[in-house]
Formats: sequence, structure tokens, C-alpha cells
Amino acid sequence: MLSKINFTQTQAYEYLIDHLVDMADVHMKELFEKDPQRFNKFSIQFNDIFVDYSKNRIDEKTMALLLELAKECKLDEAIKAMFDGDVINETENRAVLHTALRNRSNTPVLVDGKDVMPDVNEVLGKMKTFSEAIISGDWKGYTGKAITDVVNIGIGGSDLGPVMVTEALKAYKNHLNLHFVSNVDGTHIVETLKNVNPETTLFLVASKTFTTQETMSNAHSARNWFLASGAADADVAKHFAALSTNADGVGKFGIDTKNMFGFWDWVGGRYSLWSAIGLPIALSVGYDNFEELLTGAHEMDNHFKTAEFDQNIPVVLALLGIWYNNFFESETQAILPYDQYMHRFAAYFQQGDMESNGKYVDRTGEKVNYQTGPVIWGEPGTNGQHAFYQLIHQGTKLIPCDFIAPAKSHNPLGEHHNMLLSNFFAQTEALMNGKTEEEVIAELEGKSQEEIDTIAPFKVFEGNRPTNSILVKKITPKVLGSLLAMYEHKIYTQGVIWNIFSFDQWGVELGKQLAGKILPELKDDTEIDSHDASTNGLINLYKAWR
Ligand SMILES: O=P(O)(O)OC[C@H]1O[C@](O)(CO)[C@@H](O)[C@@H]1O
Repeated sequence: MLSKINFTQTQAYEYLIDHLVDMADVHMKELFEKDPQRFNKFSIQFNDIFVDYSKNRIDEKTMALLLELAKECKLDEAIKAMFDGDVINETENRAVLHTALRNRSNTPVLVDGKDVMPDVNEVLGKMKTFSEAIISGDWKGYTGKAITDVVNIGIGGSDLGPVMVTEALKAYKNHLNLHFVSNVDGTHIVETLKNVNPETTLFLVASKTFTTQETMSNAHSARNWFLASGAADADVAKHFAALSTNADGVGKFGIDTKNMFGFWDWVGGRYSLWSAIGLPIALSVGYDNFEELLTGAHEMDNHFKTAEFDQNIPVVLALLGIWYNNFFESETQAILPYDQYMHRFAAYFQQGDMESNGKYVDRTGEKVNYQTGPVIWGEPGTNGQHAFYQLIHQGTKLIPCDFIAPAKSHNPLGEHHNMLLSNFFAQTEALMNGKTEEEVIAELEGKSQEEIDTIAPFKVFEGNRPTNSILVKKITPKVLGSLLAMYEHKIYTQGVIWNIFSFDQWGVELGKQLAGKILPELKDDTEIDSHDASTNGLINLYKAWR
């Protein structure tokens, strides 16, 4: 059981509140001027990942107090509890062991007294054999042709992770074409099926529960389309596989359980890309690269488990997030990868973070009296610069940003990468330093005083906007694995300090339940009056217009 400490009642919190008064008007520029060691002090390297957090509104006292806060909230016990397989997902009565899925050291991990590693390794072995047969062309479709296209049908954690990773690792891709269908909007499956041939397509039905409405509807439509092409029921086995924890559901759908890749209830949906849900990744970039991804994550797991908190990247990032979220009242957190391949990275962590820490009830069942998870958003640089950075630089909101960039590009084309990285460096520098009125006036030399007075206020940048710079050597499968685990553990750390359960997601249930009630009401054109006036009005208008 995790302890249930309200962090706003700790000693460290009280001190931080006082310290905030001292820090509120301090400009980071002054902190850099005062301390030539600041960059060395506030940066951590872990393998090929370098995290510079010196451009934050912190000093040594801030970090000491934040670290004290982590200690008072018993973060050490919480980390141990997760890796030990304790039932830390209390509202679902489950252990949380995505770390076991990438436990490359193979040390036993016990759930209810049973080591789960043999089962984990068995599924990995099956994924290896299967992915190699598909990639090599040994696996034949029902007319004897090799598979050319893979369609993953899943949503949320059964989609976002594989989409993000297959995109991020596109440089490692083989000849297979990967497609992802998630939305229950018929457009998604219809448009996808236009581009594939039933004789050479493999469908992966990815659903932990195998009950999710969107996924089951898309899977049935895909099977109907497949059978309509002239294939027989018996051919389904050559073209459909399931990634799931629900063997009964898979069997009922008509997929041979030989083609089922299992995982377990101690794997949360948004933490499942390391499990059988990662099969599309193994198919896209080969099993060995998938294993490298696991290795990278495992290395970060060990770092999180063993590094002192002041040298522990996920812990430090989590504490900085808490500093802004709970003391500076920032509402959001931007994730800005300067790598086009990582264009779905922020979208992936929207689920990872917001489904985990978007909770207003604490671990005692009481409503919290403080802010919990931030809104996560972001787009790759430099596209974001030409879209929303105006607000980050000169808006009224404080937006802490993570900038991520690789030193080596997979596509070293002329000066492109230098140009990209010059923007990466320039943005964090600009966000920190800003531009003073004097600097603006100096730039306007030669203009009339009236012109200067009119335009100068618009050209001033306050600066003092916090950023973390995460520079990695190259986006390899291993580095990506470490980065993903780094953010996962950051999320958990924050959940521990906010005293919330990060591994359930009750907040997605109500909408699902109501949709289930409304669906039968949409079958015919009878006027509806069973809801509030707005919902009735909209449903009835829909019926009139459809
Ligand atoms: O894999 P499943 O069971 O289809 O669930 C898909 C997604 O639905 C959710 O339960 C809610 O959106 C997510 O947590 C999960 O990733």
C-alpha cells in the first residue's frame, strides 16, 4: 500500500511556499550571472541522454526543498513498491509492472508469489518468431502471397504507443507498410482499406480488454471486408492476430488463440507498448530493434530505481513540474521534440500523463485542495515556432517546456540539421533571456523617438520562461526506450507526490456508459426526451438531418 501523505501538509511544502516569495521575481539571467557553475550543477547525463535543467526558475535551495518534499512524501518507498509488484493500483486491485516487460536482466518479478518473467519471455519469444516469419515472407496469406501491409486496430494505449514508436523509428523501418486504425468514425477504416489488398494484409486486433467499442467495431468491419474479398472463414487465421489479455473474447471473435499474443492485467493500457501491444513495432523495425527499445527502457528503470534523487532524471523532472504546477500555478506543460520522426511524441504523452494524473480525488478518497496533472501538449519544432510559440514567449501564461533534440540526424542533409538545432538552442536562450527595452531601443537606432515609443513595448520580451533541454546523441531504439521510461517515471513520481492513483482511469468510463445508452436511441427516428434539453435537442436535430 502506498502511503497517503498530503504534500501540502509537509514541512518542505511550507518552506517552499516561503521560498517562492524569494524566487517569484528573480530572473534566471541573474542566476546565470551569479553562478558560473550553474550549467554543471543543474544538468545530468545518463548514457546518451543529457538533461540540462539550468534554465529553470530555481536555485540550490529550491532543489534542496523539492528533494526534501520527495523524501517527505516517501517517494523511495513508492518506487520500491512499484518494482516489487505491490498492489499500487489500489482501485483496480492490481500491481503495476510494465517494468517487468523490459526487465532484460531477467531477475524474478513476483506477482502473488509467482515469477512473471517466464511468461513475459515466452510472449517475447512468440513475438520474435512471428515477426520474423512475417518480415521474411515465410508467413503466407490465403492465396500464398507474402504479407506486405499490417493494419493495427486499437485505440488509446493500444494505438498511441505503437504509432508513436513506429514513426519515431521510421529510419529503421523495413519493407512492411504499417497502418493504424483507431477512430470509430467509419472514415478511418474505410480510407485505410482502400490502400491494402486482402491477400497480403495482416490485421492486428489490439485491445487489452477486447471489449472496447471502437476497436471491436473496426475489427468486425475489417473481417467483413476480408471475407467479402472471397476469403473463407478458415483463412482468417492467416490474416488476423490478437494482442490482448482476454483469451475468451479473442476466441469468440473468431481469432485462433494460437495467433493471440497475451499480456496481463498488471500492464496498464498506456504503459503497454512494451508488451504484445508492441508487436507492430517489432514488425515495422524488426524484433532486434524492439528488444533494443526494451533495453533502453530497462536501463532507465535501473537509473530511476537506484540513482540518488538529486541525480535521478525522472525525479528531477517531476519535481520541476511540481514547482511550476503547484507553486507558480502554471496549467500546462509543452513537449517540443526537434525531430520530425517524433511528431507523435507529445500526443502519446497526452494519454500517458493526462490519463494517469488527471485526477481530483486523492488516495484517501478525498477531493484534493491543490492542482494535479497538467495539460500536456506540443508539436515538433520548428513547426511549433511558427504556430504557438508567440504565446510561450509573450503570452500571459507560464508554460514550462521540454525541448528534445538529437545531436545526430538520421537524414544529414546539407545544413538542415544545423539549422534545426540552431533553432533548438535559440529558443531556450530567447525564452530565458528575453529582450529588454534597452536592447529593443538600441535595435531601433535611427528611428524617430515617436516611432521608438510606439513600437518598443511590443518588441520587449520579459524572458524568464523555464525550459528543460534534453539533448540526445541520436534517436536510436535504445535512446527512445530510455526517453519513454524517463517520462513514465516522471509521471509516477508526480502522482506519488500529489497522493493520487496514477494507474487507474475511471474518468473515461462515464462518457462510455452514456454513449452505450444513447446508441440504441439513435436506431430509429423516434423523438427523444429522456435527456436534458440540450442533449435531446441535439439528438433530435441529428435524426432530422441524417
Ligand atoms: O486496450 P483496450 O482495452 O481496448 O483499451 C483502450 C484504451 O481505453 C482506455 O481504457 C480508456 O481510454 C485506455 O486506458 C486504454 O488504453
